[in-house]
Amino acid sequence: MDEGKMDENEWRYHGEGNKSLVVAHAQRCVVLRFLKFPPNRKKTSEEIFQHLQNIVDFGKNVMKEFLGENYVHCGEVVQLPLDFVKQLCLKIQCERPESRCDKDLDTLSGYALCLPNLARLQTYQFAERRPILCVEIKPKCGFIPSSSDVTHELKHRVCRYCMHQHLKVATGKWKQISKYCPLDLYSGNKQRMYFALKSLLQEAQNNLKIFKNGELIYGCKDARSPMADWSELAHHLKPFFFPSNGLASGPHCTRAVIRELVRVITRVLLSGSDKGRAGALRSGPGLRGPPVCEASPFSRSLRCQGKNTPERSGLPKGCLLYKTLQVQMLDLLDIEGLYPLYRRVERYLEEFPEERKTLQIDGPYDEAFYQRLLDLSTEDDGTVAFALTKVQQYRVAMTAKDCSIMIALSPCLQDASSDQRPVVPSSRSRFAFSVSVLDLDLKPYESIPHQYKLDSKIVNYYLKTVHAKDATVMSTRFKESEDCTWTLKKTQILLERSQLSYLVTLPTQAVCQRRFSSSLLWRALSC
Ligand SMILES: O=P(O)(O)O[C@@H]1[C@@H](OP(=O)(O)O)[C@H](OP(=O)(O)O)[C@H](O)[C@H](OP(=O)(O)O)[C@H]1OP(=O)(O)O
Ligand SMILES: Nc1ncnc2c1ncn2[C@@H]1O[C@H](COP(=O)(O)OP(=O)(O)OP(=O)(O)O)[C@@H](O)[C@H]1O
Repeated sequence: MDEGKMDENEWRYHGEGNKSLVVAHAQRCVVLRFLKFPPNRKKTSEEIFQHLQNIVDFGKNVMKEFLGENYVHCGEVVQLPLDFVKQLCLKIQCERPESRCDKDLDTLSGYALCLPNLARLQTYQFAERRPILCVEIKPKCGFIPSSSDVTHELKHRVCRYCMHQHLKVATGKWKQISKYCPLDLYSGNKQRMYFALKSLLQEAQNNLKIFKNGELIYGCKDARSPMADWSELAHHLKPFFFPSNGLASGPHCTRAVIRELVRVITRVLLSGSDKGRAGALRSGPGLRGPPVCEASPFSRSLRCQGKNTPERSGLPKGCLLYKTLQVQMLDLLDIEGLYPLYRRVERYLEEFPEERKTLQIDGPYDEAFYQRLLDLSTEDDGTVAFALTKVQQYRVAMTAKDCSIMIALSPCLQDASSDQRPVVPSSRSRFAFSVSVLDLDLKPYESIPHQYKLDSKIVNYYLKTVHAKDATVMSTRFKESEDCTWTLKKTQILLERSQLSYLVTLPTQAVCQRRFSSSLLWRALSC
């Protein structure tokens, strides 16, 4: 990229999150990622450069090691003409979702990250001529904590995502509770994964986006976004999945296309042999939480059918979901166990502020930083060193809990070889694909107190509303069962007295069946 000759008209708005904004080049497969800040937050150019350089170093020295070379794209820091950045900022302003405008793009430093456009495969140089479909998933935390520091027993049964949904809907962030549960996606069980992906398609929130030839065609920006339209999505996807046949339109076609998409994405998510050192992080079996979240509608429906809970994760070890989960599990103590250790580091820093650099709180994120993350011991010897290791592991785990996975699919021509890219078949076509991770910015040390407060807010809200409601339902059922016992006894007495009263009390069978098996009832009725 020639930073000297930048023209804002060659770039268009691509997307943004809470901390950065991305613009894509119209022809070349590159994006520029700018940092965003609240309007009154002034950072020096040097600080911004260092922040971006830290992102690159963390990607190179830590995330590439854990997740594997092919999945992580670190990019490079570039310095751009300030005039270009200002014009670009003006040009894209109208395309930004209102809910993201509480922060401004940094136009003062001139620094940004230049990265491959992951929505258009990895051909860094020029846009592919073949059409490209890209699915971005933000899977969030895929395990339930088993740490003994957890104070609410509920946290051992319901995952954070499912609990957080209720708070998000209550605060108006999203309109309705999603049926998606990260534990289903990370299960490695195809049925559960299909369910998770379909749930994401029904209620995308900020967990799913679909791009066609680099343009966003599916996904919602905020609670005000219109309802997801599957038939419109199917219309976009049909040429990819049913290229040469005249599959009729209508609900049948929509379902067929969505099914194909879900199947292909599942296969891609389960594929992969890329080397990475996440295996070094595998925690002992005693440290793993339950395989299902009680709030997931999938596991609930299994329970209702009287089926056992599904088996533990069958994710293949080479796949990106597996590696991401291993990194997430660096959070061994849960925020409740971590917070006192954070306080220990804080007290030390209050006494010796100059030590912040030696402790590598703000970098450099180098090989030494990476090596210390591999110490998975949980025996607290009371030292600052132990506390620091756990704090840094927690930050890395939180980063993996908030990253996104990009899957790019490009149809293969009939007989053509896939120029060495892996290929995934669908029922009527084949796709060359690539999988990458994005948003691997290390979470700041300063966010730990916020995490601590948020965790308790999420759990308390869930306990107060959903759990309390469930408890009411349970106690109503208990009362019903007591009533039922009483009614059953009454039925027996009546039956003993007269054949006629049998007819009178027969409707109570419906009530009784909730709690008593029909054979028990039959015995009662026939005695
Ligand atoms: O805390 P969470 O789980 O709500 O995650 C935040 C995300 O919300 P989500 O739940 O995905 O809708 C949040 O996403 P949105 O801005 O809501 O799209 C950010 O990713 C935030 O990270 P950061 O503070 O920008 O580094 C995320 O904060 P971190 O907790 O990862 O720091
Ligand atoms: N290299 C890339 N190629 C293509 N699209 C990208 C790339 N990097 C980011 N994006 C797009 O830009 C969006 C915002 O980027 P990103 O997730 O990094 O922002 P963020 O502010 O750091 O996120 P968060 O809200 O999680 O903190 C992504 O959701 C994705 O759609």
